[in-house]
Amino acid sequence: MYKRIILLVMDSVGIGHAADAAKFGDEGSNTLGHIESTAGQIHCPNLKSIGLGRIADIFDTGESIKGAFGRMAELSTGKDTTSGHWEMMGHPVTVPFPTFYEGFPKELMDTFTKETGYGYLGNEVASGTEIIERLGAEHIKTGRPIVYTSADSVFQIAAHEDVIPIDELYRICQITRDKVCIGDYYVGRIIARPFVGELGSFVRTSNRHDYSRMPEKKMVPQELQDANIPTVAVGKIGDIYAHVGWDESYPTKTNSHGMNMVPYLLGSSFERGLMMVNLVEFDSLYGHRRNVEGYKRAIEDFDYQLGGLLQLLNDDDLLLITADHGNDPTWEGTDHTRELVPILAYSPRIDGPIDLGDRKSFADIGETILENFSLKQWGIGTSFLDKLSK
Ligand SMILES: O=P(O)(O)O[C@H]1O[C@H](CO)[C@@H](O)[C@H]1O
Ligand SMILES: [Mn+2]
Ligand SMILES: [Mn+2]
Repeated sequence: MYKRIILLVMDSVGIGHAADAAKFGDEGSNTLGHIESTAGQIHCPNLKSIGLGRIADIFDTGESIKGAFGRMAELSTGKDTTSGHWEMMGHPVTVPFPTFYEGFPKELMDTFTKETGYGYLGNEVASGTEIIERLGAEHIKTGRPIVYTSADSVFQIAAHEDVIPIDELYRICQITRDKVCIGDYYVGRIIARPFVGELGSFVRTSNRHDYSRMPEKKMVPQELQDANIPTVAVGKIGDIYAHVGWDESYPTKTNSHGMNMVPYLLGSSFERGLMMVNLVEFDSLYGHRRNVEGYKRAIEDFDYQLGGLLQLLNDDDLLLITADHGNDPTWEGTDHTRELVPILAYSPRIDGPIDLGDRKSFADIGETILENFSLKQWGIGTSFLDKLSK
């Protein structure tokens, strides 16, 4: 049994198309593999020391590996962030959240205006950075927020911080969550997308805020809370689980901020339990923006900080690293890709290399956490705890 489990989610770092990828138009996608084949060898010695080179299509130095590694497939029907994260914690999402490929119906948008008092611009499927440039001038002139969606089940509301102040944008989003997107329109997330700057060079800010659906089922963090086992969320984790199940939540501004938060918490208040960290920049800054070079650098930067973290872990710590879906920056469009994700495990106690094999569900992580803390397993996935101590 480990006293502390630290679960890092590298948002969107997939390792090759899943068996059901064709259904999503994603056959052949491969986030890590295509970053390396396009932008050159990814320098990530620490990830490789845990076994990343054995499971991803990247150059495998063949050096000795001290860790456990495997691939995980997703049971959930969607390839969105919520589905991926909820499945990890024992709640695969098999009834898809509603998506709106032609924008939202007029009826819904009328409700939006009635409840919030605001008109709107856009109401289409779009890339966030593109739509704010295209509709930004009109937005500034009219004061109307820009509404858009994507292949994900999201209702996104973009506004310049000087046109609609952040607190007001948050209020609009909260009303949309509570009174507009309900019933058949109960989307996965309402997302506040504030931006600043001048026309032609708008920049989105880290004041982004996500308003998730309420989970229908109990998830692993709540089970831990019921057993008085501490749970700590870092980055977007609190938002992704609608703040259900977490004793404490530490939002972050960047990947690097998240990776600094981990050692800080390990050295202070976090003595026992589960810490889950989401590192969103891989996805938001590089995957969706189809920025291959930037994605590569972000992995290398992460790996550098990971090196420091590995040094700090002791025999009572288990570090798990995974992803919630793919987002191949060389793929067509700007959406996520249906991929397998890595599962890497490290503890000074693990005498690797250990092959965790091909796993059927992200829920294997939740089951492993339950078993570690001597709680009854749910049988949604399969724990790999026994493999870690061979
Ligand atoms: O293009 P941007 O605004 O980054 O939006 C992306 O971010 C959303 C939430 O992660 C995704 O659904 C996708 O639409
Ligand atoms: Mn994600
Ligand atoms: Mn995304």
